[in-house]
Amino acid sequence: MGPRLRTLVSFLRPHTPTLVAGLLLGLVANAAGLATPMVTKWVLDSLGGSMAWPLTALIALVVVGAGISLRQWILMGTLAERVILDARVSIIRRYFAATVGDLTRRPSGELVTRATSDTGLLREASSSIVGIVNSSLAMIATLVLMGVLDLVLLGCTLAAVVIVGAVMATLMPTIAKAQEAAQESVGRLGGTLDGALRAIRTVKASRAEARQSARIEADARESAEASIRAARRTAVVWTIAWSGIQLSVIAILGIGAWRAEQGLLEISSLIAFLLYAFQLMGPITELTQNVTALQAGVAAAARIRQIEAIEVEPTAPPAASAPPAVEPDPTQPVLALRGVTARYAPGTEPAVRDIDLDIPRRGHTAVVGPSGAGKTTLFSLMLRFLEPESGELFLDGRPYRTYGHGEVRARLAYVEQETPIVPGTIRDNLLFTHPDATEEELRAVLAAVRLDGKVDALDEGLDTPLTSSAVSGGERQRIALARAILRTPDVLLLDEATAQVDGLTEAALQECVRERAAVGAVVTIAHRLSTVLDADTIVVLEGGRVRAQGSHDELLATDELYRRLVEALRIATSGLVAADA
Ligand SMILES: Nc1ncnc2c1ncn2[C@@H]1O[C@H](COP(=O)(O)OP(=O)(O)OP(=O)(O)O)[C@@H](O)[C@H]1O
Repeated sequence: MGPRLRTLVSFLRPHTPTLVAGLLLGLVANAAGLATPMVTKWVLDSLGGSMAWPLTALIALVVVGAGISLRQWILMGTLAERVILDARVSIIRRYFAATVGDLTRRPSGELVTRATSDTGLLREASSSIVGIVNSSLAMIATLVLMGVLDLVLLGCTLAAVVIVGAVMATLMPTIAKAQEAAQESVGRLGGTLDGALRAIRTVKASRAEARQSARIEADARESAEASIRAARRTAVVWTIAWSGIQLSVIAILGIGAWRAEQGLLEISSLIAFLLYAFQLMGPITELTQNVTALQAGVAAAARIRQIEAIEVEPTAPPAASAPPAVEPDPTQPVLALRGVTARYAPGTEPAVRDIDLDIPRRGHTAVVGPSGAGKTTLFSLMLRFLEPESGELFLDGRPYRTYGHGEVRARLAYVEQETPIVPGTIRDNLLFTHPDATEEELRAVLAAVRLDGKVDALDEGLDTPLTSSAVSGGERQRIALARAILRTPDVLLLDEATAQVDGLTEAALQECVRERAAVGAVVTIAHRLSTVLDADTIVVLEGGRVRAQGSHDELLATDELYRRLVEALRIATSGLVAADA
């Protein structure tokens, strides 16, 4: 068994009992079908005598056969949906268990296609193995019974079967390849379309609608071309199969009639033989369909399994190494980095090098530095989106590695620069980190970010549905901040938006940060002069290293890069003031 087929089988293995039941029911249904021509011959041979028994047997066969087929059909249909469900659930879980780095490396649209469209291809494939076994056995049994009736006529039939088989064996793999290519194009289409729709404003502002559309249409066209290739070849296979069998039926009729005339064959046997010849179409059709479905399913299963190569975060901390919980020393920094070096991929330059940094339990630490200095990387390390290559991070003096990822994150709150709105209402967004927060807590944080008046003015209040386009950039930042400060985190990590914000938002953010810094730790990636001026300590990063650290006045006096960064912020701020005036 090839490794790709083994992959498909691995999806089916948990359903072995159902597969076996389906196989057995299929065999019984086939046996009923196979017996029908023989019983028909019995009816014909009884002409002139009592036909009650043979006719009863014939009707019973049809009814029982139909009942069993129905049961098998439902069983296999249910199995297919369960296989798809299992695959989807495993993909969805894998996505959310994955490391941020490995997940964000892949286009999200393509990841979505894996869960939606590729899994759908398992539908027919899941019952195809049963179908192939059933139809092969039915075909062999039909041929054997034909042989029992007349060997010469069997010869004609076999010749037709061999020709049909040869055509199928040649064309089937090319059909599978074309289907696989079609599915891959759909995956690419998903990836590009998703990216383009996210950037729709830039697309339109760049007047790139036609170019983007053409690029994505190319994937759609490629998929269509591959599918058409598959459809054409499938049509050829079917036509040859049908014509082959029909021609052989005509040959059987001619040769059979001649043999009957010679007295070498009974008329009733000829009729039974012809019935088998027509019936042979059933297993051949089934075999063709199932082989095609199996090929599509094998390719889809392989693509789905690629998802399992996505690296997942460990779910539990190494229990043995976790020291017992002790009250943290209030004089000790809440977070500390010691000699931390990290890179995004082996062989690339480290994004941060040899970082030593303490984040005190209270107060505001601002991180500044030119673009690419490693500010975001520093946050990724603190949030454990990225693991250090050397050096270590400490939380309450205990190494990060002795905590679970969830344990570390439970102590931190994070406001992304792009402050995403999750699907749902304002309430859903506020409750996202702490689903059990009370109405009072929600009102308190809304007041803290000065959104209470705005929410009160809405007809549906907190239950107003939010789409990312219905909220302004400033409001979005305030919602994200409200979400982050809902349950007083030990450390608030705030990646300030680079875009200038309105005065109200700026004042609300600043006041919140001040209040938080009085009781806990706040670390900001500062993009505003007011934030830097407000900070207790400022860390200047350059080229992945801590270049300087101190208060605003100290750094102004000692660090040239800091002076230049502050000057740039001052110009940006005065630009805003001028624009406001
Ligand atoms: N996902 C990633 N994969 C590979 N390299 C990355 C990734 N993210 C950042 N880098 C690299 O790591 C270095 C530090 O980047 P980082 O994003 O931390 O800088 P930054 O100071 O936050 O910059 P900015 O102010 O522009 O956001 C840069 O050289 C960057 O190219």
